[in-house]
Amino acid sequence: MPSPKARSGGGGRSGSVPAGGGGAGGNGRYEFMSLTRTPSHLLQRQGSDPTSARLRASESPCRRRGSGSSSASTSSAGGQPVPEEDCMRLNPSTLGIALSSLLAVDLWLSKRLGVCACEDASWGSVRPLMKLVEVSGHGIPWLLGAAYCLYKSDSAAGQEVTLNLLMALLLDLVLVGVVKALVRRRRPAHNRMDMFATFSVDRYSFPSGHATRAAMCARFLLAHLVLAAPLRVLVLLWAAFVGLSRVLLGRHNVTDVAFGFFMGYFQYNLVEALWLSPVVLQSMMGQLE
Ligand SMILES: CC(C)=CCC/C(C)=C/CC/C(C)=C/COP(=O)(O)O
Repeated sequence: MPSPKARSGGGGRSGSVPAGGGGAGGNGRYEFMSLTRTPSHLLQRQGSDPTSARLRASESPCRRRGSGSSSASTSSAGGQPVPEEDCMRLNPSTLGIALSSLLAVDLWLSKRLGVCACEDASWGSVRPLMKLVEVSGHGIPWLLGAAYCLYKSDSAAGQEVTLNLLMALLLDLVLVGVVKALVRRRRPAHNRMDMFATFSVDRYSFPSGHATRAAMCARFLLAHLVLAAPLRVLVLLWAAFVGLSRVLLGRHNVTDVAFGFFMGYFQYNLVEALWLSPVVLQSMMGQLE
């Protein structure tokens, strides 16, 4: 195949890449071809005039990539086969616009709701109360509380539940840490980083660890404690309030907390699946003695 470069007497270089597998042309030089435009000599070989060929070259990637595919089952207007699986794909720009819009609304709403982000903010006077709610959902009081209950528990059932709660809390810390390290979303700009006892990943905000813990622990308590109806409602209100306080304090965006609740809810399913039975616990105790 004659090189366009050779025919045009060695034209421009911009936007060109080596033609894959083409190797050297007849004159021993390598061919270069744009990834985004089909060279005119190739279009002419397809039996079209340059104008209609340019139009075909500017068709959607879905249509262009259909040519020559053995799995094609649909035909485009130009008679070229189109792979069906390509045409099922969502337009990435539509998804991108939807995500950017969601994030813009999230940032705007979170900033509006961050009314306790500092003492000078519009609800700054209730910041100490919100920080108390923050402590109630922190990992340390929960871990210490579960360990104390395990130590004090004198029934096998009590030990089983408290030990599994301890495992659940540790699992939550690990999973949240992994997601935070992967996503690396910065905390809102209006947040004051004055939380106590944090890990290095806690400089990231997605998902809210308080929200995952609140959702998971609420499900845990409702499933394993015999509570009167008002107390059950109180547990749910506490979990909701822990999540809300994260946004009011300016610690998180709304989506961090929403995803945190979602993740915590399903973390409990994982805890149930990994539940340590009395038999396992007895063998663990036996090994400790
Ligand atoms: C024994 C042990 C590993 C204790 C670690 C407890 C600890 C430092 C938990 C971190 C809790 C925390 C500050 C999470 C951040 O929550 P966000 O809601 O701000 O994501």
